[in-house]
Amino acid sequence: MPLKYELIKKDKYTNARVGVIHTASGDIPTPIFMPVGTVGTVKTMTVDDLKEMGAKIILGNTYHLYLKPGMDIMKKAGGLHKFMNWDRPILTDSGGFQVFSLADNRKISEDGVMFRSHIDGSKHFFTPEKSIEIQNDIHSDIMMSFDECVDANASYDYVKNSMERTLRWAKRGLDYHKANSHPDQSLFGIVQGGMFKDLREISARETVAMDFDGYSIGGLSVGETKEEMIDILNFTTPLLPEDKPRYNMGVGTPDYLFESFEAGIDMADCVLPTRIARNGTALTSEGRVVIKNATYKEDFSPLDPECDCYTCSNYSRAYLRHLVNAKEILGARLLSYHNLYFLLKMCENIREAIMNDSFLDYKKEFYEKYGY
Ligand SMILES: Nc1cc(N)c2c(=O)[nH][nH]c(=O)c2c1
Repeated sequence: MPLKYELIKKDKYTNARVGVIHTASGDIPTPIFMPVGTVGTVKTMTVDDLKEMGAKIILGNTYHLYLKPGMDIMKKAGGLHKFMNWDRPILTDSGGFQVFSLADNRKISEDGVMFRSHIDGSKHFFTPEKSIEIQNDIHSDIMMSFDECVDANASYDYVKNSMERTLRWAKRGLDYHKANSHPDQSLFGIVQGGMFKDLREISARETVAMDFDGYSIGGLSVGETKEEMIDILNFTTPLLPEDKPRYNMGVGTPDYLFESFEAGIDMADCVLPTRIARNGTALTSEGRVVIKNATYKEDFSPLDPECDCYTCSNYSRAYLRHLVNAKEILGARLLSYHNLYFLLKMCENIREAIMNDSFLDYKKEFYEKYGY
């Protein structure tokens, strides 16, 4: 059976809500942050690390997995769960986002997108059907429709034409999914429309009419201002059905997560926590800490005094600074673990706050301490 969304409780004062997404690979409490495991690994984390920190679902990138290790290996491994030894839910993107943002020599047509691999320049062609076929080979629990994500400054005419093509692609992908996917696999439609509310309304209405298992809001966190993101998010989210999961793509800073969940979003993902960790930056209850700063040279206190994660329970800021400055892999690993734990724990606290009708109180307390 495809996923089922169970609404547990709506916050009394906002559109935030607590729910559970029931999938064949396990249950996902929402609101939830989803760590990104681009090529079958959440960088530097073992699957035991991910379970220990409370990760309930991770992402795989279709474009990257298609190029490496490739679908021949993926199929022989029996899918990504077996390949990476992860027995919880996996969500995959459609590959469209990376094709448009990473590949070279892209040529878009009604049928799909021709592109050259960013790895070796080899030529490939993705269609809505091909995207679902690859996500099937990955054994994705939650798949995304093939879409075009336009940047925040695209013209009205370009966004309109792109959104209309994304709707046609969504129907093609849905038809292929119904005819070829395993019954346990679910497919989300993606709402586009750029910064234009009339186009967002058309995209949402037409996408919902196709009756997907869940709905993503695409085309945000692509260069628009925070005010624009929040405005489009708060306009679009209520257009989506209450009885299906809602996913805001590419969102990962604490404030963007709070704003997303306050709007009624259930799921979010971003490479941010592991990416900034590799550059020596930590998310803490007192705001960002750039650990390589000389400030921390003789600071033998925990990274985050309010965090009980493995990193904060066993190592000091001075030691983490030393590792990062010495370019030791352990530095990236310990900071990645903490950043992911921090966001997952924040989501757990948000779920608890919604259950107590104190979401806004928690948001205010978090923002004041974090320094927003
Ligand atoms: N910020 C975003 C991040 C993403 N991974 C995506 C995506 O995968 N598809 N479509 C999107 O619009 C999109 C936006």
